[in-house]
Amino acid sequence: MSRIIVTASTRMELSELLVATSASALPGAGHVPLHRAEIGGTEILLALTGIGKVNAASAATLLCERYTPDLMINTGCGGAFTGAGLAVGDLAIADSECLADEGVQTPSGWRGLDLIGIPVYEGRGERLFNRIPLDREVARRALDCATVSGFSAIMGPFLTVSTCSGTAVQGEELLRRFPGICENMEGGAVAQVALMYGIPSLEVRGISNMVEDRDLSRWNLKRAVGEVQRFLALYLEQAAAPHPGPCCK
Ligand SMILES: O=C(O)c1cccc(C(=O)CC[C@H]2O[C@@H](n3cnc4c(=O)[nH]cnc43)[C@H](O)[C@@H]2O)c1
Repeated sequence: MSRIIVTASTRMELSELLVATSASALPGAGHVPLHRAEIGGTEILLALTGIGKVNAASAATLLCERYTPDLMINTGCGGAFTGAGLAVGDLAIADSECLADEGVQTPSGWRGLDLIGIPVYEGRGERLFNRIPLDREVARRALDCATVSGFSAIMGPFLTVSTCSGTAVQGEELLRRFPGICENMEGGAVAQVALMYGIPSLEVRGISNMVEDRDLSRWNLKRAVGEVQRFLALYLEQAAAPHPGPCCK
């Protein structure tokens, strides 16, 4: 039986998927609250990681070790960078992730881990400093699936940060470091762990806010998590079907 694991940092980012897949609690995953569903002979595990890179990496490691999934999907909400073509309620699909605040603050500005010369990952002929590649084919198929299903979605590079950017100036600073369409706090960690285990991974987020001067009245978490879970319910149905639909061809 093939197995897909979906991770999110908070309960609200999984709650609609739990209902849509009729998932039931699965004990035995240590500190990671886990639910299990089955769609067309594929096992779907839905895991709550907690916020931030440490929680996400710890949960992803436990899940890869214990359940060896065929695909890891990281989901939730995220902030869109101005000019990326995204609005609140849209979907963002990652073609790569980036640990965007791991580096060095020098007198002449911020520099990435390449300045230190110590990669976060070394293997399979690659030395990765900040940028973590994701499976582009899986991402492209997810984008096609979203687009044909009527979602407003864009694919591009994601940035993972420890400090949520609450100013437009900080957003501009991050974009000077790396290209990006969407900011979040867990994706780079899940992508790095999946890469270490050789497991393909996909990251899809609903846009809850723009990366701008913090104004919670302009955020819409409910809409963002609603849209992305509605999409993932459809994606999982197609990915798990005995004769995979357009998401998976
Ligand atoms: O600033 C607040 O008061 C506030 C209230 C509710 C939620 C938040 C979040 O920052 C949610 C963090 C959560 O969602 C992801 N996320 C969503 N938007 C962003 C963002 O602009 N930058 C970074 N992360 C974001 C993140 O992955 C967390 O899991 C704040």
